[in-house]
Amino acid sequence: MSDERRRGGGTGSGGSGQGGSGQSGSGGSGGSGRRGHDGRRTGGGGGGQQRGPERRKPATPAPSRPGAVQPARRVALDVIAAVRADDAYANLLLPVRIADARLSPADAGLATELTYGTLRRRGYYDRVIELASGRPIDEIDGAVRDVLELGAHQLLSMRVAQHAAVNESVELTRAVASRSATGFVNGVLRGITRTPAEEWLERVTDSAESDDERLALTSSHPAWIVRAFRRALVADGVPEAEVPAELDALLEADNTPARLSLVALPGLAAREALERDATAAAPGSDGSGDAPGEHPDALEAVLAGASDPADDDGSGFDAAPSASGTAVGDGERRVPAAFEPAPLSPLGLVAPTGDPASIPAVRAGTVRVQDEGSQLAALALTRARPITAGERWLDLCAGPGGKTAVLAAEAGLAGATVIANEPIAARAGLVRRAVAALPEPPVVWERDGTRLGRENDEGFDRILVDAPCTGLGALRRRPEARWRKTPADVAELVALQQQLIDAAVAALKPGGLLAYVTCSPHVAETRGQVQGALRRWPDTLVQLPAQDVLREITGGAVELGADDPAVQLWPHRNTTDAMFIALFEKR
Ligand SMILES: C[S@@+](CC[C@H](N)C(=O)[O-])C[C@H]1O[C@@H](n2cnc3c(N)ncnc32)[C@H](O)[C@@H]1O
Repeated sequence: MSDERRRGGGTGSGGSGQGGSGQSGSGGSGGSGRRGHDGRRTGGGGGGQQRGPERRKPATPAPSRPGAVQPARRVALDVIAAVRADDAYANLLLPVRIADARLSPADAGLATELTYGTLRRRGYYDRVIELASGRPIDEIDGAVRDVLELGAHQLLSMRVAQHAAVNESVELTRAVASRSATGFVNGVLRGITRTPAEEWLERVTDSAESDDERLALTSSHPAWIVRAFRRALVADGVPEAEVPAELDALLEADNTPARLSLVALPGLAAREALERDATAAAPGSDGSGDAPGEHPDALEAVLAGASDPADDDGSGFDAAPSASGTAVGDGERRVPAAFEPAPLSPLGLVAPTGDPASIPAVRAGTVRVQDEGSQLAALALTRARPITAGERWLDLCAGPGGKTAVLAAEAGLAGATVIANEPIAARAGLVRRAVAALPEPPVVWERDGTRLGRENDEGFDRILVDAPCTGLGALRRRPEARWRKTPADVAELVALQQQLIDAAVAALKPGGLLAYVTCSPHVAETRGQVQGALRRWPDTLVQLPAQDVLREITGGAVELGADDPAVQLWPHRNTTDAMFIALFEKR
């Protein structure tokens, strides 16, 4: 994908009003097709075959009536269309579109709920649309499908008045598709209103041909991810009888926005001070509702055109609506209401919602947005044993730098030094920004980590391999990510992860510590990699009890699964991303 697309420019499928996206039907909006529930591409051009009214569309779309559509809905549709047609990242594009449209905080919250809710639950809505229209979803034009999904979300999951949801959807259709499609949209959405939401759930459930398909549809996840989660829960020691309930809870957690989670970098910020600051500031804020994802680095990523900034970065960046603020630069930022100490991380703070950029320490870089699971992963390496002054550490896969900042802050207090490595230049830039507030920021290399072993034979005392992964553990933060991943991604990433582990083993001093971390619970990326590493390095690697280390760090508060040295965290159990953490020592 080009940088331009990633930034959200030239999406061609929403634009700011009537123009660009009018070409529904076979042209669609950008032509990259879309993926079905299983992640496969299902028809190019966002259109697929046309039937009924779609086939009779006029050459030029009917103009939309200016002001007919609420701006929040227009923004949401624009982002949803760009995600479909251009593989845009909703969490990066949405704040930009909100700022462009100068939405008020309330409208920004609405746009966020509309966008993220629709993207998350689109698997379920698509089946409802199929049942209501009698037409396979892939045969509905992409732009029309976007409007229908957005309308279905309002009708089935939000307390939006039915007439408003239907009428505005018709107006949106007028703006982005053919005149004849308006009748189709009106008919389908009115059909949806005639059946109560609970009955739709029953109808969708009844339409499934297997238990996995039922779960996939009702939880709005691809079936292969449902199966991967089930296997991961079993591997994490969940008894067979409890797996269905745990799986339901996990899938539900993926559909629930994460809280705002911050880390106070040790030596640079005290979380107690932040609690006081936020409490003092809170009365002026409404602190309620969802708001678009904004993280200073995420925005920076948009500007830098960083590769996959919102994808499998495992950084704990919060793309979740609750985790951050209102329109960028609108001068009305929402201060997070009432921080509390995070339940697990000694460095962490959580708030239900709010804009982190409203906090001076966040702007200064001494406090950062970071999932608690990511904090614990970094601390597992720094606190597995006492630090000796002069130690050299390597963060092998550092971009965008969330864990590097924690490592470097901890290292700085104890007289150790950190080198961060990130081969993608734009992401290496983000690492530099992430550590800029530190008195002695780490050096950042831009090298292929798989080659660093040979180049730095036994040069480091501690190495973090926070490996590129599917990111299946952070789906709650990335509403569209579940529809983009495929099983083929797993195979490709597993091979790379293995190479990175081997490079790290080579680069580690004898007696050195290695932390292998993923933000995915997929067994092939987690316990499978641990077993593989121990098989390949039987006389070299010893696995350490990461579970004990985490119990120590969290004061016993962390709830863990399998009786196993490695740690698997879960959103439904630990309210963290599903981070996996394994620790090794080199003999
Ligand atoms: C899971 S992310 C790391 C997240 C980061 N540790 C943080 O907390 O912000 C994995 C990173 O590995 C990088 N990567 C991909 N291929 C790599 C390679 N061959 N060597 C080193 N890093 C690589 C990706 O660009 C990505 O930035």
